[in-house]
Amino acid sequence: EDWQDRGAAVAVRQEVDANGKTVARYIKKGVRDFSFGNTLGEGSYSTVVFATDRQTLKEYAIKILDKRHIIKEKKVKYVNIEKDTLNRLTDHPGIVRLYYTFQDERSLYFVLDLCKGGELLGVLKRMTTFDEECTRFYGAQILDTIDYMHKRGVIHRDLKPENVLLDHQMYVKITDFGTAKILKTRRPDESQTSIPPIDSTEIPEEERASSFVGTAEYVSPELLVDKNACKASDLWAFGCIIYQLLAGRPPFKASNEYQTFQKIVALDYEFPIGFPTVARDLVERLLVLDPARRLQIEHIKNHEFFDGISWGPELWKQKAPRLK
Ligand SMILES: O=C(O)C[C@H](Cc1nc2cc(Cl)cc(Cl)c2[nH]1)c1ccc(Cl)cc1
Repeated sequence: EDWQDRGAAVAVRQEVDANGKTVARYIKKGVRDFSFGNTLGEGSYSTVVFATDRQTLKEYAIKILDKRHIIKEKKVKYVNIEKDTLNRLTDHPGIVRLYYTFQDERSLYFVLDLCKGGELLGVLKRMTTFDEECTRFYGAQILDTIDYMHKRGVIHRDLKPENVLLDHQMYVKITDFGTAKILKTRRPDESQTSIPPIDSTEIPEEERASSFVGTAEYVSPELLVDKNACKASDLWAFGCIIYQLLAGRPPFKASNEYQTFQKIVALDYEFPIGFPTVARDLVERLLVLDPARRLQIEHIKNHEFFDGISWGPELWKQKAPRLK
């Protein structure tokens, strides 16, 4: 048994050993502890399956990855990043929760929250567009979750409506952290050079994310121009999501990826007639080419579009607005 994987052994049982000493026994879950049901989704590197814990009858979504495929496609790094990131982002309602990880000879298993509301993209497609009240609520829950991630030094890098799941209360659960970037925390004693880096070569490796590119429609210009993603890159994607909820389509969409990229770097998009004015002001302050001039989270929270939202625990207690 691989006992090192403490991150997954969340279940602990008290036992008395041979000398009468009380010891903590970590319970490692395995395939045999679950009964598997229908397939919920297929990714290029994973299959998500409905499963029930045989002892507790609790329901989960289990993400299964084929080891050979992961190795062949050189995705081992991404799988371990997903595990490490999810093990780091454990106490926020807007992050899909990782309960256990385990493996057998063929596969790797992530035991995750079951999100019965499906993907935000699917809900949006059925609605065509969201009204302002729904956009405000879902935008606020997504932003609150991005704030939590960034405060823990995690950049998602592939935020999009497919990666925003909804649980049984129709609350947001952000998923798919395989392409996240964990910023190494600077040692407090390290003298912070006050002079900003001249170009990306001067940005320390941990700040400069590798050459991963997200999904075309939501990729930030800085990622296309000089290969670095930063926290502001998630806020560019956030701006695209707000636009898409109200307009029913993303701001930058062309017939192929290359043309989509050209529209992004040229900031070539327009608002449909009737796009709400206050929301338009917010989107215009997020879809800014220079990441340093893009609205930051605190300013977004204070933007007029979010008037009426009480940030913090209240946001995760109120009823989700009926999707109309
Ligand atoms: O047990 C742990 O915590 C660490 C392992 C690390 C790990 N073992 C692997 C074996 C293979 Cl073949 C591929 C990957 Cl990506 C692998 N990642 C692991 C197991 C399961 C899951 Cl879902 C992720 C990582």
